[in-house]
Amino acid sequence: MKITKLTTWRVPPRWMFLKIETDEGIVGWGEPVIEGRARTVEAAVHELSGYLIGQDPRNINDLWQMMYRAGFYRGGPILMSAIAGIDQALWDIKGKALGVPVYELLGGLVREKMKTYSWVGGDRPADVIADIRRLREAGFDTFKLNGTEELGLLDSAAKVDDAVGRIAEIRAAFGNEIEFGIDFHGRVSAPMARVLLRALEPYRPLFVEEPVLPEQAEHYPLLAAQTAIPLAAGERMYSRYDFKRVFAAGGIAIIQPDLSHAGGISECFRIAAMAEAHDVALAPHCPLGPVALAACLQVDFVSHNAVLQEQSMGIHYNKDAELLDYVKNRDDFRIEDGFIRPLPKPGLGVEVDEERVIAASAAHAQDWRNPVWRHADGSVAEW
Ligand SMILES: O=C(O)C(=O)C[C@@H](O)[C@H](O)CO
Ligand SMILES: [Mg+2]
Repeated sequence: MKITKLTTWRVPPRWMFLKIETDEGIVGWGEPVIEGRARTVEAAVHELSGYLIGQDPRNINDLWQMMYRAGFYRGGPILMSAIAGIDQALWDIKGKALGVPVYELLGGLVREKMKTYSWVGGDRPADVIADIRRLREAGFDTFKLNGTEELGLLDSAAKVDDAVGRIAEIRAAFGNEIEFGIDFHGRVSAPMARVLLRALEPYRPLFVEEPVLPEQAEHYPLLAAQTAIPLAAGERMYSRYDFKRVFAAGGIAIIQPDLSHAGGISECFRIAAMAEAHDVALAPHCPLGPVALAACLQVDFVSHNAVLQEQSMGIHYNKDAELLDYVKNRDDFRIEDGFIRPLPKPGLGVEVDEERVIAASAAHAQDWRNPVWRHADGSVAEW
């Protein structure tokens, strides 16, 4: 079997789909994208296609190493997202060629169902109580919200009280009937993370995510030493080589690699195993589309330390398109009481509605960009 063509489509809300075709008619789908830099990743995918055309798509390990090591400069969000989407499509092809889901190729299921969680609130987490009530009626009991709005390197007691007050309201309204993660989203400096973690302790969040920016990772063990709140990170780490330093330093209890940013199924499967060796839980990051989610689930169902799966149904980014809008086998993605079952179809288990993808891409008005926030003094704030 030989790879004959790679085609990419940028589509609303902010995703990109990759289709890899072969000379035997089997096609694979991937979702290579960095939110806000879709065109850059698209260029990287087509640059890498030179290593792929004419090659056997079933030789995933060798193609992965070729894509990673053939370039003198490697790693980082753009290249690893391009490799991720290509890797997803290669696994999709291999599974379809053998007539089995990818999780069978990775050794089979370790669980019958996977716990998922839903976002509440938005970029500016205002009234999350109503969101939680609505999603609880849909069967969810685990949620995630942003912890703060803009926050200065050193900020006020009022800002801290605002952030903590929102969490206190959630606990007051729902007690311990729900769990929730708080995403600091890299908005919080190391000094303010110490202040916030201490103030949030009494409300026992399930985790605090990206407690500081990934470039401040040396603070993870220091922050973990002062709090019982499990710390989570990973969406802005892109390979085993990024994660190995975090495992060695300690402090992170939950890793959140993104299957569309960290080298795909091949790399995230290896990262998950590294995490298990350090008694670290796996909770793949996935605010993206259905192919990315399908890739996450293939790793979740073969990883003993997988505990939670993010999915983007109803997320505040999904304007103009929702999680399953480009999917034909929507029933396979049904979430019951917050749990999702293994995707039954061969490959990644997602049947992409190609016509809908092409139409949406053609009508695609503008590229998604995250907002640029500024502090009151006019300086750039972390979004
Ligand atoms: O889902 C999360 O945990 C996020 O922090 C959302 C963020 O990753 C955006 O997708 C960036 O555009
Ligand atoms: Mg996050």
